[in-house]
Amino acid sequence: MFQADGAEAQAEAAEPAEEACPELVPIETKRGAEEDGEGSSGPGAKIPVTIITGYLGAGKTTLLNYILTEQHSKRIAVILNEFGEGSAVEKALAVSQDGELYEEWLELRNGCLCCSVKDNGLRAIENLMQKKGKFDYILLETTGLADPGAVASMFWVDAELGSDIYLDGIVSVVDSKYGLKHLTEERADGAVNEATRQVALADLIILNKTDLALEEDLNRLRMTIRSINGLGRILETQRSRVDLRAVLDLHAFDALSGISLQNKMLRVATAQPHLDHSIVTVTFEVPGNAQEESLNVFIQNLLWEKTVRSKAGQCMEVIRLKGLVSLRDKPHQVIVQGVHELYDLEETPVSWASNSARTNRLVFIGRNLDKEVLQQLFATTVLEA
Ligand SMILES: Nc1nc2c(ncn2[C@@H]2O[C@H](COP(=O)(O)OP(=O)(O)OP(=O)(O)O)[C@@H](O)[C@H]2O)c(=O)[nH]1
Repeated sequence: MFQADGAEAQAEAAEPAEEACPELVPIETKRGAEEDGEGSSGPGAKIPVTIITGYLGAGKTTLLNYILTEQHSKRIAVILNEFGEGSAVEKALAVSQDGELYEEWLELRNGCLCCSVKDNGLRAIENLMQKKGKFDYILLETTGLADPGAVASMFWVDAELGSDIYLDGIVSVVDSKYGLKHLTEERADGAVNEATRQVALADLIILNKTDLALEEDLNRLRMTIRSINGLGRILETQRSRVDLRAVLDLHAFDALSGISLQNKMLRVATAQPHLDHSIVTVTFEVPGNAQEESLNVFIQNLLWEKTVRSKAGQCMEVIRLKGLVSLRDKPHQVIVQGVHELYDLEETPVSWASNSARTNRLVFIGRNLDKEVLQQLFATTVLEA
């Protein structure tokens, strides 16, 4: 896992010195933990965290309630992050297998996960973890105005540090009636609006309230969502009723997802922006072997230094990055994952069929992305001669 120095310093600064990374023990690699029997089952099993995001009123709570009351074999704990007036608490509900509901209030310093993510987020989860054994899945609902990238980064880093939890996926609920309005709203400061960020980062997009939208509006919304995020799965629902297998256990951030990523990436196309400076998906493929050090520099220039510019001279801004690459000395495909300033390279279980099959396919979701520039830069600076 790689993060910019600044980000690390910021994260450390957010935590009081004596509480830095409480109860977390560094491990060498995730693979090591799996070999130690801390895989998907057993007493040492890590608990998945699914982030549920979506704009105000899209149907997040409806989705949570649906998941909690549906038949499944999981004991799910929920963390709700309320931004409400004077709310300085975070409410955690846990539902046992037989549907019995109990409630616990976790006191947080300011009740807002988004403001001081590092601190409060981990504290809440750690409190929950003391109940380990009582639940085996965590759903975290962000507020409608949250940037899920910040929340996701926190859990992603935490998993790497040997925590008992791992980030499983990001689910974004979109309102079919007002979604297009939310996605196309321009912010006065020129920043990417929250609704778009939530869609850009999602592994699963739930297009909810389809009963309220006209077919032609729905079509435009589908196309806009697809152009923003060409990778995420889109499901259409009413009252957030979805097949739970599509929501839980996505493993979107681990090497296992590399197995399904290849097929998914074949279907991704580079999109035309629906607005100037809007978020789009861009993808390219370049055959050959990549050099690991050069690949790191390429990604860091994009995510950390932000020095890569489009032909029009605009700074490219990447929100999400996924790819499968061929590194010279690695027999298996390597998955590249990036969220904001964090990224990771990890070998998947999938080996290359032959030397001639070795290739690099990358998908970027972000703003001002210029496919030709990215592809050219990759081919000339990352590939071995
Ligand atoms: N007609 C219709 N109403 C829905 C549907 N899904 C949810 N609702 C209603 O829409 C309203 C908002 O749903 P919530 O689940 O509270 O939305 P939310 O995203 O949690 O809202 P915030 O927490 O305020 O951001 C509620 O009154 C729901 O009953 C749907 O598919 N169709």
